[in-house]
Amino acid sequence: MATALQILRHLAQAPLRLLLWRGPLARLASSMALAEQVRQLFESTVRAMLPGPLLQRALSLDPDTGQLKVRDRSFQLQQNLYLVGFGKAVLGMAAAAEELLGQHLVQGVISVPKGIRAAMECAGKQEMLLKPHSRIQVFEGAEGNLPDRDALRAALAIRQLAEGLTADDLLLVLISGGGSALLPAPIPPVTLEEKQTLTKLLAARGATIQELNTIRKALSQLKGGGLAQAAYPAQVVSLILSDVVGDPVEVIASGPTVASVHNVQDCLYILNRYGLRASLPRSVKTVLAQADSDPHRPHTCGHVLNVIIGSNALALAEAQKQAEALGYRAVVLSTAIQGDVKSVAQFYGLLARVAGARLTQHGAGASVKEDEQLQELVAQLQLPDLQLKGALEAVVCAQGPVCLLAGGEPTVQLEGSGRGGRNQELALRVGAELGRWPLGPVDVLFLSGGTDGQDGPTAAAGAWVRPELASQAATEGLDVAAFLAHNDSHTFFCRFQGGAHLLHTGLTGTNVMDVHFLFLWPW
Ligand SMILES: Nc1ncnc2c1ncn2[C@@H]1O[C@H](COP(=O)(O)OP(=O)(O)OP(=O)(O)O)[C@@H](O)[C@H]1O
Ligand SMILES: O=C(O)[C@H](O)CO
Repeated sequence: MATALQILRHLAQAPLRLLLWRGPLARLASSMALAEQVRQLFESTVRAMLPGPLLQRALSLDPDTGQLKVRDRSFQLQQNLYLVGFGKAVLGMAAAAEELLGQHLVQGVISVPKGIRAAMECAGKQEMLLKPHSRIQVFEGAEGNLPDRDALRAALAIRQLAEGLTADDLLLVLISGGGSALLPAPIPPVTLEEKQTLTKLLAARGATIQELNTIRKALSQLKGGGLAQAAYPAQVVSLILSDVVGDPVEVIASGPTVASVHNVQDCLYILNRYGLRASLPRSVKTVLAQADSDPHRPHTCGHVLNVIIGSNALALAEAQKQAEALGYRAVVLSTAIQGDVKSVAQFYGLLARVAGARLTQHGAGASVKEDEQLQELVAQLQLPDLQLKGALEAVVCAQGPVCLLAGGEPTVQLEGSGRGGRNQELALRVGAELGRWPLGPVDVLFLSGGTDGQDGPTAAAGAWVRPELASQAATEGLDVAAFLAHNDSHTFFCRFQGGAHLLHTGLTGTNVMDVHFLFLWPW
């Protein structure tokens, strides 16, 4: 078994044309090697988004002069560098930053999720850990992605460090998703508990991350530019790993180094929308009432350079490059896939059918009706950057294997009490969609994976499926529809073919949302 796996891994790296064998047995072996190739592509895409390579790409230090270049800006380092950070991927970012700039680093404070050091140690990811004599102090907190006392202590230590800086100093701010919960500093008299309750209520009632973070900013000393203001007159460089569609710097981790443009009316509108205005605690009303007139609120962030160093778009560009090197015609469809997972799954199912028909120009392929259905679904999903026309044109010209790439974060409305995550649920749903019609002379594989390596509350990153999924599952006594009805995709994939379709990377140390790969191999 182990030898077979090794052979498969080697085969997966072979040029694509060598993997497209004919004949039933050869096709089975070919199909396994291709699946392994796709799994490896997912892993190497994630590797390209790890903090180490991203920081090395974003920063360049001249060791002789101490000149630090970030984009087109230069900063003089001479024992004047300070570092703060908050977010799920910040431990590895801080380790990479200290590795690169350690000799100039005076002091640092970071706020990272509870248990992350032990998890990284356990996974043998030494590059994600700080060295024993690091100058960076680590706080762990925000269990369950909610602000808590530990995160509050971290936020106060970060504020204190920032407030002590002078015009000669440079503050490096490391930001990634999950940063909002890890940097709570409510404006008095709002208490941590009040902020926690309001955040939970807004999230439970379906507020978007833009809405949630607008409220968080209005109630925080550090969000919405507050951290940048605390650090003034020091120069501030923020290196940001984006976990929000479109990479809006003012939304990611609630933009602590971006001046907030929202006013009280925006906040009241949001609170009203989710039925929370009438029951607001007095403290929240007080802070909101002061917000517009408060002379201490930041108005400019001219001393700040905000740089996105990692994003879903960069991850997909990397996947595209790697897929093309393997011999695929690879096209990025969208980096903003959002919406209900059921509609997103229908979209990929129809897309596979329409693209498959164009690729093979097969008479039994998609009909005009399915083309129209796909267009309707696209309109309903409102995917602002979708390159559908271009992708389908590329498919027609491809004359060989095709890989359609997309990313974002669909949503799952939980109806059952099963175990799963949005990637495994999407994959399972797409598997079911693909099995609904004959696809013509084309092999299809769909993969959905979370770049953070943890899909919902499970140990898997995601899963991959083929059109035979439902029929093969039935031979094992597994009913796909029943698992879907209970949001039990993880249990399904653990049982199906002994878990062979699950993606297992372990916590990766990065987070640039999810990636979706749709592969089509014409026979
Ligand atoms: N049984 C389930 N089946 C499908 N999805 C689930 C299930 N349980 C939880 N989820 C989904 O998992 C998500 C929460 O998991 P996760 O922490 O990976 O996402 P997140 O909070 O968006 O964090 P990140 O952006 O870091 O991935 C929610 O979107 C939730 O709907
Ligand atoms: O921390 C947050 O606010 C979210 O992860 C979005 O960046």
